[in-house]
Amino acid sequence: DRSKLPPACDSMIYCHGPLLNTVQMAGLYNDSKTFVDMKIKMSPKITLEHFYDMMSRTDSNPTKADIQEFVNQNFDPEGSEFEDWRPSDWKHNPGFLAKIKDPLLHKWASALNDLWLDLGRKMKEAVKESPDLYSIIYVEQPFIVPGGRFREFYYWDSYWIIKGLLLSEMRTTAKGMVNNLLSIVDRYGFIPNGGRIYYLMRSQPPLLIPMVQLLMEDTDDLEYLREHIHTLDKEFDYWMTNHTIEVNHEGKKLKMAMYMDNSQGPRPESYKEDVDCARHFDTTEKKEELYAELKAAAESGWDFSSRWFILNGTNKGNLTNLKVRSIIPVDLNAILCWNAQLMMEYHTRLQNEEKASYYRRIHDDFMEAIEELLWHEDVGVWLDYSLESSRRRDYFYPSNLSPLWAGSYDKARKDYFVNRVVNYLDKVKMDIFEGGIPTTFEHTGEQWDYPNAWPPLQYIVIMGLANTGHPEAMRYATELATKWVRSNFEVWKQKAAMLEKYDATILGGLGGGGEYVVQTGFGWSNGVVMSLLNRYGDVISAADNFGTAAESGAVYGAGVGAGGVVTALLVVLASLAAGTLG
Ligand SMILES: OC[C@H]1O[C@H](O[C@H]2O[C@H](CO)[C@@H](O)[C@H](O)[C@H]2O)[C@H](O)[C@@H](O)[C@@H]1O
Repeated sequence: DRSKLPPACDSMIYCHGPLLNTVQMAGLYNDSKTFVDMKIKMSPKITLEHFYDMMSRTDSNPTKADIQEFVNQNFDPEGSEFEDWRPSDWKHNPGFLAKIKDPLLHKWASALNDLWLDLGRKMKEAVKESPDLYSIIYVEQPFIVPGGRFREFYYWDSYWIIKGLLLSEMRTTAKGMVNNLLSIVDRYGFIPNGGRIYYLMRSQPPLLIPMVQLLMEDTDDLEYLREHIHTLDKEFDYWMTNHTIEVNHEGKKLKMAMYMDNSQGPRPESYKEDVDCARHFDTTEKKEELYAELKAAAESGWDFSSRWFILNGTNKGNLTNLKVRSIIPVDLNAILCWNAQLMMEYHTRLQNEEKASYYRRIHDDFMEAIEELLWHEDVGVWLDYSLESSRRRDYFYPSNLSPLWAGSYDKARKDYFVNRVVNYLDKVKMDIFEGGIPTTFEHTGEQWDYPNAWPPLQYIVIMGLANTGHPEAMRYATELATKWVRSNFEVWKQKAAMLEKYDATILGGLGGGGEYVVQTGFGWSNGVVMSLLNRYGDVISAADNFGTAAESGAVYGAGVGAGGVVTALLVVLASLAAGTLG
């Protein structure tokens, strides 16, 4: 019975209860997240008293104006938790810029370096003194936010933000962000989806251990590793304890990881959206099941996507068909396998032999399970697995290639895996997309679906291919990196902004769809472009051989232009070729 589970957090202002329900269902703001990010002016107790006064004054039937007045009188605007902050480690001309040959791209990368100044946040002392007045989770060190409505840290976004910060030589800020996350693991036992109390019952793709590796690659501070290794043990243990199940497959029991949820109620930050969606179900139990699916999808980072739809064994449907908790995802398993490998290496360096062998065993088990259950020789790639049908889900997702990035495959047979994967990319006609790698081939209107292209997914595929050292894979990586950089640059030329997501079908196309408008800023987008320019800055130019990128048929704006229509037709052909249309 899910209604007995705890709510997202204890707060009767920010996480559950009649006040939250009344304000969020009134739809006062275009974005439901606005309200739960506001600061209360007085204590939670007094705020609740004022709420009940308002309810009794209005016979428990307040108008929208009554509710707005209550909010105006009792809450300060969103963003009240921060003070002005300029990162002391920011520098004008970090070394990586010198690697970028094209003068236009060089200038752009320098502007991206400036963006850290806009995206840096430091919390006021007042938050530490009166945490009850805020939904933000207090952390000591200043940090970089994604941007726009995302005014707090996000777990998996932080990986690419830290990559970018290290290229900008902002070592103190990068380390401060990792220290914040470590302190959160010490306090809560895991890292929530983002730095708000309403995210406290779910996490996001586990990249803290790889973030520490980024710091180690930069400074190789063994004492730092020694100081924090127990916290990393704790983070890894959280995933193994709360997010794994046993799958019986061909006589073997395989331990696999998946996204889950153990709380009740709608997401506080998207409360109305979730309640409205749950109207399709008639019982509290079914509604709670839907809420759990929505929260598990948010935990995956892919909120929302046809990747998690199961309808009659296919990926068709809508949010009411979410079945995240019935799908074994390739990326999570690949990332945990990589985590285990890193933990084994860390403990070896710290001479903790026993711990090192403990992680070696876990790593080897993941390697075996990933190959047994998720690798498919005939398709030439890893695929998610449905627990409902005990069958693979043969659909294109960039995450299908994540084991290459995470190194979660048998390197002794590298040629075999890489040849098959390159063949898969040819088969799905990855070269037809002008603006990057699409998230899926399903056009559902959800943000983690076609035609959107997300920065972390580009990075995972490009680096996965590039790091193999295999010529064909490296050629693909360079081509995909070039498209991504050029497309982001085209948008930059139009809007002087970096977006959270783009359109894979249009060079310079904006991302869209989902439950909020496309956001600018943008932490991981900046980090990914910086990383690609760092690696490919000597070969990528803003213009192709035939003239400027803009002259070669770019279409701007959120709408689908002629290029988009042609690509949409091509994608159907690609899906047919790959056997992925239902
Ligand atoms: O408010 C809706 C959802 O917003 C977040 O998800 C999206 O933004 C995150 C920050 O860039 C990103 O990490 C995630 O992959 C995006 O889908 C949030 O993470 C969700 O939990 C939230 O419900």
